[in-house]
Amino acid sequence: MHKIAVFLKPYKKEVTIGPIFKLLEAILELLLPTIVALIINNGIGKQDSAYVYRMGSLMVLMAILGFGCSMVCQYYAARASQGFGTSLRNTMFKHISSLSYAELDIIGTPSLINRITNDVNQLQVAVAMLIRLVIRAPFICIGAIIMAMILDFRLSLILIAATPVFGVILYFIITRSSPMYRKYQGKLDRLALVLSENLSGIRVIRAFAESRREKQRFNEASEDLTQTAIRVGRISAWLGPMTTLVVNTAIIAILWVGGIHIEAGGLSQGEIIAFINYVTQILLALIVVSNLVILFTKASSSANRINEVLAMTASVAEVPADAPAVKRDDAAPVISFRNVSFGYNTTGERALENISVDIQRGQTVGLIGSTGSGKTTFVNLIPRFYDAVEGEIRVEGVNVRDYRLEQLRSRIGIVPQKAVLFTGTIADNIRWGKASATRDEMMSAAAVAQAEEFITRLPEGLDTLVARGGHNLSGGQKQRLTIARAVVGRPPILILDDSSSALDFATDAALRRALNENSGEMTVLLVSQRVSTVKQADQIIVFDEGRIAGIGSHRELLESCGVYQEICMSQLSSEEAVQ
Ligand SMILES: Nc1ncnc2c1ncn2[C@@H]1O[C@H](COP(=O)(O)OP(=O)(O)OP(=O)(O)O)[C@@H](O)[C@H]1O
Repeated sequence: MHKIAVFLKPYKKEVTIGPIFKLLEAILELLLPTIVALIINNGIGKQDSAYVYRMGSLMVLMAILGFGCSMVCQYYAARASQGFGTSLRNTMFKHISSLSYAELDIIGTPSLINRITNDVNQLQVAVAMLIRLVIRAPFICIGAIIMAMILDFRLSLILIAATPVFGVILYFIITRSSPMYRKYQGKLDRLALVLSENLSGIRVIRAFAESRREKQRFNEASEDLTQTAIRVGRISAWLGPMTTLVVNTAIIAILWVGGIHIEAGGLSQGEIIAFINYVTQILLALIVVSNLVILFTKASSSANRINEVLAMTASVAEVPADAPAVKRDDAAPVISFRNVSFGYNTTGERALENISVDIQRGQTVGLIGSTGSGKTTFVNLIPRFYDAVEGEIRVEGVNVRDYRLEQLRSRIGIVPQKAVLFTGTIADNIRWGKASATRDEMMSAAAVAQAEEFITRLPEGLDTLVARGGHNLSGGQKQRLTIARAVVGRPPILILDDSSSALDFATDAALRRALNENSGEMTVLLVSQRVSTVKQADQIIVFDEGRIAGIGSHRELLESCGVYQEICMSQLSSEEAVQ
């Protein structure tokens, strides 16, 4: 919790002034039963109506003052809690953006969304309650006990005796509900995961007529969450009735003993009514305390989940700001892997094992291999989306770990397997690759990516709006735009990770021809499962179960590499293979 408390630092004024006004309100509230006692004893008892009016007016004034104090506190509580929530959310967002893929893989997107929304909201409410009620409720309890002691010490012993009973109930409920809240939040994450998979994959689900199964999966996750909520609710629900039971038992005892006192002449009627009022105040305050306990138990579990995110450090570390500028070596291979091995944290298995390869400037290199053989993992290590576990990777002669991340990534244009577009116009999307790109530059990038024709056919051309997730474009059109986006900045290294899978063979061939003609000094890495895509490359790297099974031209590999021969045989006729 204390790490998160720093976000309250800018709101010291609000956190101090708010409770002070709430205390003023509480003091006024505590005086009311005594005034009522005075009215009963001196006003009603002695038939002095002037006294009743005077004291009644005083009570109204005190109520108005109390209301004013409460409003001031409410204002400060809202300012502090909203400000706290906003800066916590912003910090989390900035921190999450700085994390590497490895950390994001561990927590997962649905859980991160829950933590940045639900959990922060939970803490926001806790901060507001902290200011409004955390001091007030115990103050009212203790204050009411003291006032009751002043009225009649012996009667107040009944109240003091009830305190440890309440303490035991509180302890029992906190220790049992706290671990359940953590479970509850885990299940909320699970529900969010199922929901996000369903919403993003809704077309696939319908296409496979799997709606019923998915509904069942959602219902199961929802039912699981409900059961946990009911279990935790069942425990917390004891708190209110048990508190009421303890306090009401105390009231009965007070009436019993108080009655004997009145008969004996030791206590006036006004005093016994004031006493009961104080006990009622204690009861209400204790119910507030019980609710606060539940709220803070939830908030502490949310705080742990937020701290978990904030405590994560990016495994792909940025170089220190004062590190010397890197000196690229034009004569060195543009990409060089030396004995590189890598495994994903989540699986513990090696996805790449002892990879060594040099790629020369201006080359077009094909990367081929069966699914899961490590091609994407290989290209993801070049812009440092992940860091190699062993070995060294150099880009233009410099170890990738010595570059500033932004500088390294500005040398590389990458087209990921899954075409991701953002809401905005087509031009906005292409400009992600070069913010200052002119319309001509965008159109020539589109021409290379074979997107020019479909863009010019659109009524608004480059200014056509791309719907959320690019839903108003076909799979092939989306892929072509992501290629144009990567090409527009003319990066020295261009990586196309299976980026032509949604293109027909003719467009795929035209794309490769255009890349060839326009690439100049650009080094192009073509990841594909299609032999026809990589066949003409200067060099082909064949992956097999995380290892390199062969490197060479199509002809060389056909003669020397068994894995490549197998891939060719499965895709090409024997004539095509030797062409
Ligand atoms: N984020 C990840 N977390 C854990 N394991 C992963 C992750 N991404 C890939 N893997 C695993 O690493 C291995 C290599 O995967 P990779 O994506 O590099 O294969 P690929 O050759 O590109 O396959 P494809 O052609 O199907 O894209 C596979 O066993 C895969 O299951």
